[in-house]
Amino acid sequence: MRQEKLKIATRQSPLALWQANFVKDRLTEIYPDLTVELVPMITKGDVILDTPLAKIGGKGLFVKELENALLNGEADIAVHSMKDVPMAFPAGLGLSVICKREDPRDAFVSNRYRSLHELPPGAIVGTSSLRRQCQLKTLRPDLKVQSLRGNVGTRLSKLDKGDYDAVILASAGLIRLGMRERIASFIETEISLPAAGQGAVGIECRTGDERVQKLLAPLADAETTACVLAERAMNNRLQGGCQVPIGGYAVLNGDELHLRALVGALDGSKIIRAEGKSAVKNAEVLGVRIAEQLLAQGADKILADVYND
Ligand SMILES: NCc1[nH]cc(CCC(=O)O)c1CC(=O)O
Repeated sequence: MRQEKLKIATRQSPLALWQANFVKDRLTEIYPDLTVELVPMITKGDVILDTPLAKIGGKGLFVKELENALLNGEADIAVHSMKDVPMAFPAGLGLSVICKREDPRDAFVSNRYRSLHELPPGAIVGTSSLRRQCQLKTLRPDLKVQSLRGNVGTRLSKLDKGDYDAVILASAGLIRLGMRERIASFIETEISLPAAGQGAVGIECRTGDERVQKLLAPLADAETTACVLAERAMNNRLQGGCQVPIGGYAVLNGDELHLRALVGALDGSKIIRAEGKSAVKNAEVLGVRIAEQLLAQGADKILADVYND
């Protein structure tokens, strides 16, 4: 019998490799006879490191090369952080499964202070996320927010060099990389609403590839899928790429989804919030409805200002 094979296209950052290996391990656990191979690649987002992502403006900066590999058959699946995955897929590709979410919260990381509240007036906080920036500025208008890019290790070494008093990162990335002890405190979602899809890993593949889709099916997590679908529908209705001051986070209570979302002005001068509930099966309808509530309150004006800036 011919040995079954599956190739995973992945970025080469430690976190991307962790996620690809996580999927590989799950698959080989379920299918001991399957040979799973990683195909490491470099994306545009990995190369341009000194420009805030919002200014580069490319949607899917971290996924395009991986998608090309799927389309030309160099690989069968691509493993992504859901937060970096655009809504629209190229013809012939689609999201196949969303795996169980890691802690969705943002993490406060500092060598000197235990929490945002402990930071002295005027402290320098590193983040390149517009979403984190606007929420930080709302809570603490005195803080100086400075750009911070690079993969998780690079960001931590910039903190350790003393360039910042604290940095904000996704908890999920730190936990997955075995660096949970670097988290001084978890920032509750009431203070910093996460990005749509934060903490969840998704797998993209060719829409017509039934063999691969069948292999992937057991990796799907129903609860995470419902939550992330609602969050992404909200983001999509706002035309938000991944680099916008939009937060969205859903939880499931029994059969009821609860979605909270916000759009913020970068200087923290204004944050628009909306929330709502629905049955799980209406996850995407809920996302659109919450987005429309944000728009009705003037979210479009704030987002237009961000894009024109
Ligand atoms: N934008 C980069 C990115 N994409 C996914 C994660 C972390 C892990 C996750 O959210 O799944 C990060 C780093 C960060 O925001 O600190």
